[in-house]
Amino acid sequence: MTSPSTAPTLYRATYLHTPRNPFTHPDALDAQSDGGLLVQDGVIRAAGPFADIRAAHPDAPVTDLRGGLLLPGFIDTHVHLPQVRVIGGLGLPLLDWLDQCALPEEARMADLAYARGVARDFIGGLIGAGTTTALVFGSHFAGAVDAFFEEAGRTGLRAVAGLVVSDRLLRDELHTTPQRAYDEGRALIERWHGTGRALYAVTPRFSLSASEGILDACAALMKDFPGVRFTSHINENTREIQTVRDLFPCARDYLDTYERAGLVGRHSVLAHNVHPTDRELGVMAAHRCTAAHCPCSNSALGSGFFPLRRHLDAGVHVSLGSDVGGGTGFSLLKEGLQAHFMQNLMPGGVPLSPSHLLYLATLAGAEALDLPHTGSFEPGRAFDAVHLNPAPGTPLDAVFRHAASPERALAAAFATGTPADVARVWIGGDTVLGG
Ligand SMILES: O=c1[nH]c(=O)c2nc[nH]c2[nH]1
Ligand SMILES: [Zn+2]
Repeated sequence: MTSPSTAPTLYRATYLHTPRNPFTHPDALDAQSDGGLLVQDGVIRAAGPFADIRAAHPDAPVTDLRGGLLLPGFIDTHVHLPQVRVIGGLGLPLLDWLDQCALPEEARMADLAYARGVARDFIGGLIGAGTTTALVFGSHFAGAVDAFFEEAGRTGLRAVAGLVVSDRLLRDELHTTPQRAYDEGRALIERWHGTGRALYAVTPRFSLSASEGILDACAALMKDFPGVRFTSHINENTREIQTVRDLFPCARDYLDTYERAGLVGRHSVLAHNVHPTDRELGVMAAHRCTAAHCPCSNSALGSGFFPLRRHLDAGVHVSLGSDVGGGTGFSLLKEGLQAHFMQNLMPGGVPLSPSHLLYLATLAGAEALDLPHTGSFEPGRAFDAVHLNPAPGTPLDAVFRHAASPERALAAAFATGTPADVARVWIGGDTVLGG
């Protein structure tokens, strides 16, 4: 039985989206200075100049959003649930930061009441930044992952998340066994994968903390539950890479530790990849897996400059992640700006236009997660959107009011926009913030 249709709403706004990939298509940006989006039952039914949509739907009630910018909801493809309360541990390289900042906090997630509070802080941070879909590194504790999925379901967030599994070199209380990793993963998948907007991601923390047995347990889950996603870390920090080399003497490189277990595929998202070999890039492209680029984290932890040009030349798909709490906050506007800065500063960097940044923060994530109903304002997609409407008197408001074009306003949003400028957020047509 299908549920009865609700009345359509016509949103009138300056809107921008990238229905195509600007790295491969010259005219990827669609910008409407006076645009209309007709939304019914949470789905975009028509999009284009307001006058055209209005003429075709003269009776639809209009929600007037003029004065700001309407963008597709942001898609964060790498962010850690248990790290929201430790954002800002600046000045340490990865392995020291894990020991001193991240892992002590992650151990606190054993306490379910604590974990529930963290899930609320975390999801509030995501939605408050205009993020409508996130690939989330969950917790090492299954109860905390349950609490997260419950909270995500309550708020409406599109969450792809999983139990983080490790069996060495972290802290004892964060370690599991291959059998327990499989059993707890299976129970979580059966409970959450495909429930409402939730999807499951099999999530070994990184090869440094995973034996071959744990990676095999992850592969067994991927095989037994086709359609679940896979995520982990790769090639973030030179000391980490050397340690992985020592731990897996038979592996050709870091990627090979996942590849040998059968974990590299279309539904794999590997965070960072700051120091890849050409072989790794070739294999990632051949398997159509994604590198989640996390520029604020790479800067804060001193991990290095992401070789975007080499990824693009090799044909590797790239998306964007905040990597909270190694990263410095939830805003993908800030991540876009930092990506732009880093490509500007590095030899052979890729000049990133506002449409590249918008694509990386939206459609690229939808492609990475294989969620074709999200990521742009094309008719048929869900109405996941963020309305940026800066307070009067702020510099961003001044730019918006005087911008020569929507594209210039978009550039300013990346340059200076923050969660304070997020006025309203919709997921599947439901208002989840503001309104
Ligand atoms: O940036 C990172 N954050 C983490 O929590 C982590 N764990 C392994 N590797 C990691 N990298
Ligand atoms: Zn991470």
